[in-house]
Amino acid sequence: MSIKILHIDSNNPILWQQLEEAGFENHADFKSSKEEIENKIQDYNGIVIRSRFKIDKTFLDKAVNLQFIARVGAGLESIDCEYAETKGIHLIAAPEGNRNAVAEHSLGVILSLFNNLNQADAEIKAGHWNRESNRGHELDGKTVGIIGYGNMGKAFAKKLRGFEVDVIFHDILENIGDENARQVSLQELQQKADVLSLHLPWTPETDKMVNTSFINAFAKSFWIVNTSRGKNIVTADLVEAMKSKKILGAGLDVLEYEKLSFETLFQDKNTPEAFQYLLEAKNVLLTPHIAGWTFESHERLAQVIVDKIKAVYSK
Ligand SMILES: NC(=O)C1=CN([C@@H]2O[C@H](COP(=O)(O)OP(=O)(O)OC[C@H]3O[C@@H](n4cnc5c(N)ncnc54)[C@H](OP(=O)(O)O)[C@@H]3O)[C@@H](O)[C@H]2O)C=CC1
Ligand SMILES: O=C(O)C(=O)CO
Repeated sequence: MSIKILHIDSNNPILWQQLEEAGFENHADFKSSKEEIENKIQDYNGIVIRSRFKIDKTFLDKAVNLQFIARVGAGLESIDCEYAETKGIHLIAAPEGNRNAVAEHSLGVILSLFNNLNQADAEIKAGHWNRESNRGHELDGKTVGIIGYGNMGKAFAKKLRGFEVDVIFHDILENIGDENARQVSLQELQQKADVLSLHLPWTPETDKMVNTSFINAFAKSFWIVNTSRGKNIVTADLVEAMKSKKILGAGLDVLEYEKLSFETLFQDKNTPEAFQYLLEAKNVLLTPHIAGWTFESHERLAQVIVDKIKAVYSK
């Protein structure tokens, strides 16, 4: 009997093609609401998702024939993983597909912030030749602190190898240091880091982790890069720290406000004060959740998902 897979988001075409070639039965529904999909999910053995909606208990209770959930990405916070596992459903993610993209993006953001690239570019295009206010910093001799040393954190540390920097990291898992970074306590990281790069999942423990008391525990003023999840930072606290120069610059690929409609967010009365600050500050680099979003990762993510789905059925 063929294995029926429902795709609810569009992906690189190789995902569909290779599953078809391997004998899986593909079905697409990119439009129906979560409720509509819930009402037919009993007909499928697998679902391939990006981020369209949450796969919660209600959904899983209706998915009586589901054998796997494949997320074409790394983070699984939109899936009730614990509950899915109680039902014996395989959870598939593809961090191998976008970790290089996230690592290169993080490095690019740091180099851009250190050298005021976005600011200098905007100024020169507006007709201003400002050299002194765009004097930069060098990474050489700095300490880069990574929090979360999994796929993304490790890939980022590897990219830093060519720089004369001390790379340290903090993670809840113990003894996971490697040749690219030294594991330290959170306190030591806060004592030493000049740059903080977040590579954590979003969980109840990491939610709002970067708040005023967390920031004030840093011994030095520092730069921050967040490619993890927006809600790991309290934006209002970050902005206060930028105003007092405790934070020297911020590169934010993910935003606390990300799931709000941008049209709504940009209406005067709806724009949170902290967001308005981020929009105007020259030492803030904002990107629309694109750290892992490259042409190369688009294909690699699809390939990883295909390989992992096949592996489920080859056991
Ligand atoms: N902006 C973008 O385009 C992208 C963003 N991401 C984000 O990056 C995140 C990280 O991805 P990935 O590296 O694959 O995840 P991993 O699970 O491989 O690594 C995260 C690490 O952080 C650890 N951790 C969890 N909670 C804490 C905590 N409270 N304090 C310290 N360490 C903690 C984890 O430990 P444990 O395993 O025990 O939980 C794990 O070792 C994703 O969840 C996603 O949010 C990923 C890809 C693209
Ligand atoms: O892979 C992830 O978790 C991302 O954030 C990009 O989808």
